[in-house]
Amino acid sequence: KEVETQQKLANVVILATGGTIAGAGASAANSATYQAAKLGIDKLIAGVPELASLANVRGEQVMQIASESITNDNLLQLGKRVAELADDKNVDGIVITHGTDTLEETAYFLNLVEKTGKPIVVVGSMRPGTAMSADGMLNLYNAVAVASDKQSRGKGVLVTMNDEIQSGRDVSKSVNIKTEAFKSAWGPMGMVVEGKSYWFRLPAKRHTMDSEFDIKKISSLPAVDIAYGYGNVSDTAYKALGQAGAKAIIHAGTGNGSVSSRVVPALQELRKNGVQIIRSSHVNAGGFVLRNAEQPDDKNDWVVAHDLNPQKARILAMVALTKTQDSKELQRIFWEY
Ligand SMILES: NC(=O)C[C@H](N)C(=O)O
Repeated sequence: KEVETQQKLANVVILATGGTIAGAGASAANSATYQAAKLGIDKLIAGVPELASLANVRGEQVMQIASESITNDNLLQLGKRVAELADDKNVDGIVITHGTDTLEETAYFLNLVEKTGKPIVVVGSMRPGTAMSADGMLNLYNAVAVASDKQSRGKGVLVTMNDEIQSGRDVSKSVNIKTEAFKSAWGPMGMVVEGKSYWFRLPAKRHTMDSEFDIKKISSLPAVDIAYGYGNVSDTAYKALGQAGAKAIIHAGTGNGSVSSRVVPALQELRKNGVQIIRSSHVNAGGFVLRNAEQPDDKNDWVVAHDLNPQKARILAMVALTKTQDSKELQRIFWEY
């Protein structure tokens, strides 16, 4: 009978990358002061024995880092391993444990480049497992529940934090001290409660199976960097990034991706020299940057990131630039993904 249930359970692989979900503090009172990326995947899985009732789970330690230190090479390494597992007929779903600082970037990257309908769920925690009311165990339980559920197929890369199922494209870390840290301007896609998923909406943007990008065809990512807009800003950072070889610069603009008159000439010059200029917004609750609003993008040959925040715009620009250097193509891609 036990063998029978085991056979019916989905096979889920957990790829561990580090983060607070693998973190440890000196005492149970240390919910904010701790070291990330301390515990190995076997210990994480052993800490949630209830996973065994959801799926046949096995773990792989892909890296062990705090996510603020993730590099493009780390993204490629993880992405390629996810693709290999997705191609394996014995794997039904993939969970990735990840630090929360750049979780939204990794989730969006995978959403763009993994050609699979199998569930891919990225998960982290805000408190280390050693803290009182640690959130990692339940977040991981929920991630495995969602990854083993057939209903999760074809919905793009998902994020399970705080009982919510979020789209990896839309979700962003919005506060750094609460367990209710991950928000999307367009709302969660569903809820996961006691191991069961409840869905409310689907993503409208192209992703995974429907994407024109494929991790198997990407061997490196171009340099794309971000510069921040604020009062009294100078063009120093923008020029330095251009000189350092950036292929695109994401302007993390004020309000509607607006650009200071002190910066505009430098950006026009950079564009003439071949650097793509992409206007996004750093407003907290989600930007909405439109072409030719605030700046004459047609005249300047600049691109707008629409609702993508600067760090997500960087991910899409890198992936898009592996295929095209044309600013109109780039803008099409920014509307579609
Ligand atoms: N909550 C966390 O996971 C934060 C940590 N700095 C990380 O991103 O790895």
